[in-house]
Amino acid sequence: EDDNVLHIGGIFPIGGEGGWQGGQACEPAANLALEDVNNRKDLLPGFTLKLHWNDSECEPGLGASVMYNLLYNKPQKLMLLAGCSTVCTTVAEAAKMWNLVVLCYGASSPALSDRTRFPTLFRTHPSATVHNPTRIKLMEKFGWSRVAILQQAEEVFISTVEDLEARCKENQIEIVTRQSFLSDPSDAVRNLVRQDARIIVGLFYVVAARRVLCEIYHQGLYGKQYVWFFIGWYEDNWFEVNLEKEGITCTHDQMRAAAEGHITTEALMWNQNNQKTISGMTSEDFRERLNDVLRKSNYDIDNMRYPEGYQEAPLAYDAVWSVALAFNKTMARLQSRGRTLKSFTYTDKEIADDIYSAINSTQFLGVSGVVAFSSQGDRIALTQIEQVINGTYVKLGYYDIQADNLTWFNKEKWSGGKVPQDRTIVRRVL
Ligand SMILES: CC1(C)CO[C@@H](CC(=O)O)CN1
Repeated sequence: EDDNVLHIGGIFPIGGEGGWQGGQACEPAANLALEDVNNRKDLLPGFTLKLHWNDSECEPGLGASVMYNLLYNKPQKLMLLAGCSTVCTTVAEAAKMWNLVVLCYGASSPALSDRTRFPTLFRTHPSATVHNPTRIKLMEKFGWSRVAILQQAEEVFISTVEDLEARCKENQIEIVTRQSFLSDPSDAVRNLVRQDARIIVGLFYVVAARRVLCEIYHQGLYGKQYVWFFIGWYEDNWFEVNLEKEGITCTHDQMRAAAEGHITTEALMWNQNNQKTISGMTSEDFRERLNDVLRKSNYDIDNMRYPEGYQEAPLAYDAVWSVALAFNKTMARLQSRGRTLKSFTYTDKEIADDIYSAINSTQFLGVSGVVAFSSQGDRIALTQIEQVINGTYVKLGYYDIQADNLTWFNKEKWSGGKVPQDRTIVRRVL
């Protein structure tokens, strides 16, 4: 019987090329969470949470038509889950017309931190700007106050750089030059050499990163006098794969030489300690369960053949928990007014506001870490810092931005035996 089912809509990027097909692991993760919350007697007693979803292929147009089909077909949905930044942007901009909260588990674009355009948006995926306070913290730690920026001309990197520039100004860090490129980085790298850039923040997708690395090898912008900041969510051996396929002229050894010593920052998406989370599982328990589900859909997990979105799977799992907890809170409030979530309609602003404030006050330990949202609906997250030492990534530390607390393991290595300078030191011979 339908009157004890609470329905939500979901949009997952599964098929198609280009963008992020993270729904491949995120949809199974969301399903695990539905199973778990529906097995909890203390959550939404007497009700079952049901997810109706379809594939967006990370295409905003297809995502919009999936949303319309979810909204114009019964049963009535209470909120929407979405993935890619482009789809989340389209869905979140429209959803307010149906008084629906949108919860994005795979959207990193800084443009989404905008309550004017997206009044009902929340995301368990941190914004790409979450790297910036960490980059500033490291510059201060190593005494670098003169840095350069090299970025690919993509919306997500353009808005991330704008945030980074503002933070550099606030912290008296000079940006000696900001170079951008579409697909060929050679001119941009030449300008970095000309400006004697030493500490460079690089923002690009992984294919462009391989082209940058080979270019900095050819132009000698690597080694003991330089420090590169790269994005940390590329696959671990990213600088040694696909060289022939992508027309990279450098050898493996040259790529390794150029990559040696670079620093990466990334948002933590898997809870790091062995604490039991709200589901009763640790994040490693969750990994085991997810791996079992993925093996059953023929992913060769034991040979590291992961579906796309594996890294972000905890964000989708925790998104469903956020919904269940918010609905649970809202149910209790409505009952005191003699109403239930079943009476929600797309024109019911009052219940929509109840759901919004319940989501807004989310705070629990999930498999992706503490789940809480900023006033813009952004995920509050820890970041992780690594460095390539002898060709492999070594964890250097973690940064808690809210607490301004840097946990440091003192593992960093500088090939010149000391921290590289951010400029040429002119010694005055007296
Ligand atoms: C860390 C990454 C790969 C950043 O892009 C996200 C996808 C998007 O923002 O569209 C998924 N997670």
